Amino acid sequence: METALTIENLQTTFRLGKKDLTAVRGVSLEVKKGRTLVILGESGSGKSVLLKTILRLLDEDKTTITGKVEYNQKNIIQLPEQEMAKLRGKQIGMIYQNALTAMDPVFKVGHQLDEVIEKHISPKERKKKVIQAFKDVGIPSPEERIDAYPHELSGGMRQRAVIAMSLISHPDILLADEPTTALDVTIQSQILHLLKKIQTEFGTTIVFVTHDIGVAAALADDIAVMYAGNIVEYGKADDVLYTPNHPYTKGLIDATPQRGRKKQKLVSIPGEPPSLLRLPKGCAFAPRCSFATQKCLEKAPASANYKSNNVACYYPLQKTEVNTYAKDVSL
Ligand SMILES: Nc1ncnc2c1ncn2[C@@H]1O[C@H](COP(=O)(O)OP(=O)(O)OP(=O)(O)O)[C@@H](O)[C@H]1O
Repeated sequence: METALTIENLQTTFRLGKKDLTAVRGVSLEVKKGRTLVILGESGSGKSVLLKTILRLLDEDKTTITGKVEYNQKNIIQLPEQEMAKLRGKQIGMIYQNALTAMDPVFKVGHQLDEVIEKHISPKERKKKVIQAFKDVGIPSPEERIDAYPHELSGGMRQRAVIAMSLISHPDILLADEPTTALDVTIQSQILHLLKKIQTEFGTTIVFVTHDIGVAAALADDIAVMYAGNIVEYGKADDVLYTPNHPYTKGLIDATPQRGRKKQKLVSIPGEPPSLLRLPKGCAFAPRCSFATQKCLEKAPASANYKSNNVACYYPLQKTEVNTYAKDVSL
């Protein structure tokens, strides 16, 4: 399987006055071409910062980034900004969480899509492209909708317009930061369908960030579970969800209610995720883990291949009985 992005030991640290906060702590991942990788993690685990690091959207004066993000044989972390600007939005696109803030309220949506198209194309061709982009994402009557202002579109249509904006230049890779969180379940399902359709049509590689296991189950080919800035487990979606090897992944699944199941025993993970400003010395999950030993408290385990998954744990689970997770949204 070809690789679209290779991430190696990526680390992102914010310089906050006297303190440093490392939000991405040595992430290594392979993003496979034409597949959907879902990064699953609770709020604050560093998912958004990881995407922003890949696209170099963070204020470089206040951030230190080390490690590697290899795209087309280049480490894009070290590309001069000029070259990065050519990549951004064109070869690697991004869909943001909130469609309202992703669009400028004072300009018509068609105009905002037009802004993304390369300047040398004629106005007539540009209009055709904008209309086609609206069609691609299933916006009805695109000829009329291009003249709407963002607030005149419904939440679902607005999110489609944002997707159209990030797809208009047919990027190889689409980074999506919880783009369906603010939408109701029916619209959420339509948008996820749409992403899958786009992937099939254009062969786009998708990296999708979410805290929602149901969404991950519906959409992912591969899943990386993120905890306190680290990837603790990574593998094919079914392997991660049905036979998790990391105690945190299993905890997350067992604590998640499933729609439509009445008698489900929910077991929540004790304690809370650690503050990134006060991380424990060893494994960040150890203080909450019922399998932890002294070794876990002293030194964080490296990620290693175990059965079908990559797991950062000294004691990967052998036989897992999870609350088998049904897909919330079927695609
Ligand atoms: N620009 C910034 N400056 C300083 N700290 C930041 C900045 N952006 C994010 N952080 C911190 O980095 C950590 C990870 O945040 P991030 O937004 O990536 O989490 P997340 O997993 O995406 O959660 P959520 O789903 O709530 O957005 C948090 O502790 C957050 O406060």
